[in-house]
Amino acid sequence: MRKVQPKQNPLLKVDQFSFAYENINKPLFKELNFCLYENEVTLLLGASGSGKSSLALCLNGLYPDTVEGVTSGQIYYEGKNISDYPKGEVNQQIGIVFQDPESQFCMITVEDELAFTLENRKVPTSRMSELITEVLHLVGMENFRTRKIHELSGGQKQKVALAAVLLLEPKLLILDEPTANLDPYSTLEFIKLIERLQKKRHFSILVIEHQSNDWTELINRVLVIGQDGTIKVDDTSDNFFQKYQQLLSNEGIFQPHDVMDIYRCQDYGTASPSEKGWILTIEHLRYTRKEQAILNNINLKIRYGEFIALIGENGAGKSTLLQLMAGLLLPDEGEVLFKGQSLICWKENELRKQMGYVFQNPEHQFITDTVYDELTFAMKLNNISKTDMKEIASTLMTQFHLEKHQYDNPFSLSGGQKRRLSVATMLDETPDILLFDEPTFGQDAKTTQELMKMIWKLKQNGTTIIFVTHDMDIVDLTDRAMVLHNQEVIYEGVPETLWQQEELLKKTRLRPPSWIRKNVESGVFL
Ligand SMILES: Nc1ncnc2c1ncn2[C@@H]1O[C@H](COP(=O)(O)OP(=O)(O)OP(=O)(O)O)[C@@H](O)[C@H]1O
Ligand SMILES: Nc1ncnc2c1ncn2[C@@H]1O[C@H](COP(=O)(O)OP(=O)(O)OP(=O)(O)O)[C@@H](O)[C@H]1O
Repeated sequence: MRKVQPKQNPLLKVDQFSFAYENINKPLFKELNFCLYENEVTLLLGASGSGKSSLALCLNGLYPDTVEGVTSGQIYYEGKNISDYPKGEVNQQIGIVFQDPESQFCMITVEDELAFTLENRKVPTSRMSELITEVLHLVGMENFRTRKIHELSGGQKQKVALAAVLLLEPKLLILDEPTANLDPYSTLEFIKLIERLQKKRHFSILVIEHQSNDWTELINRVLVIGQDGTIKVDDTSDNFFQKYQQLLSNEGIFQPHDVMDIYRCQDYGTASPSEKGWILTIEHLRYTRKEQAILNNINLKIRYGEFIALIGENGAGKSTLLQLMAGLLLPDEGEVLFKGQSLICWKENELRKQMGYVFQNPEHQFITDTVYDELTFAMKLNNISKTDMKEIASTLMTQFHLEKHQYDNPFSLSGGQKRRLSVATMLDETPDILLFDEPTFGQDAKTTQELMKMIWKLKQNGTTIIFVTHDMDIVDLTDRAMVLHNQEVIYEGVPETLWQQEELLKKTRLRPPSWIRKNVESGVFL
């Protein structure tokens, strides 16, 4: 980890600060006391749902003004109580890259979004174009300037969100799981970019990440927020992970390089794909958007019971292909056969019973007002008895640690909880095939492990599973990886062979899993 610096002035001082959402009688966090210092990089760790994102929103003054919540205690920014600043001023100096970048955008196109930020900073119009060009270059999005934001891939949106916050030139930059949707190479580039900018501009950073491996060189200090809403640790980064190993494990927090152990330490057992043949076949598929080919000449066959990883760089077309596999999009040419029959011949309700789909953004999936209704929605349509419905929903809520949130609105859940709910809604009955778009992002160590155990159980019972993921440690557990690049599948085979293909990994912006990276001399792989 980075050398600890001599203490600077506190930029932000949190003094006996407590916060509660108004509809919940228990405070989320209680009497917090800590400081964020000038020119320091602080890592905030905590289990999913412990309150990290809510705390970030309190620190930059958006809460409690924009939410029904109650606070006590004070937060001082540069020595002055943040509630004494004129409205909007603190949000400009403490910039946040939100966990869900979509929640951050106000305008339609990339360029307008960035210009809007500059307008808020009162930058003269004559300088805007140059600043936008510069920041888009920094985040590698120069070719997307005139694009509509809602037409970008998940990772591309995240890069635009960062660009907008960088234009604010904040004194404190809060990054809430900023790399969750980035491909492995972009994640490293992002961290290197932040490191370069921080050295140049000397701003302070608070970074919230579940898997902090790649950040360790940059971190000066670490805060741990416990599941009971108190600060468990506020310490320098020296030997941090060795020193607090037991506490981190009790709190369910990932520790560097334990990712593989988390996935592997359980006895998942083995489950081989069945010999029944192909559950899904794709023939000569072509898909275009606005006359631009996104996918071309895709031919794939997936066996009953196979566990497949669909991988590739941001914007490669993974989500698009997954939606084509599910019949949510229709190809321009070619076809997708499910159990030997073209998707267009399937009755919609029959298809949905046999095929589960988890969207990249869980919010795109929610249609009811409570967690319970969300879990039982499909069961009601399928005329499951009330008693069975209750029992299944209750088991799912326990398995996915949502039991305390039965009556909560799905949109008010934490990022990780939303993701778990979106997965749970697909497991009310066991479909024959499950298509997941990034099912594990935003989870802590404990919930990731539990989720993987559940996936494995489904696989053992014969369910075919397809994962779109940027997590190479998960790819390593699958039967087969398929790599998308330049509109085509350029690799299809077991992960072990993929990891040996250095050139292909570089070209497709992938990295080998952590156990290989740990064993390889530094510098061989990015
Ligand atoms: N509605 C849309 N209209 C036009 N282009 C789109 C639309 N949605 C996505 N695209 C473009 O299609 C390409 C593939 O997008 P897709 O979301 O499938 O990529 P992805 O591989 O899942 O990316 P990521 O890893 O960033 O989530 C991207 O270049 C994206 O900009
Ligand atoms: N607007 C809201 N109204 C009521 N409760 C909320 C609201 N937003 C968040 N919560 C609750 O506050 C708790 C903490 O959520 P928060 O998003 O701060 O957690 P987190 O530590 O960032 O989690 P994750 O790692 O999963 O993103 C959760 O139990 C969540 O359900």
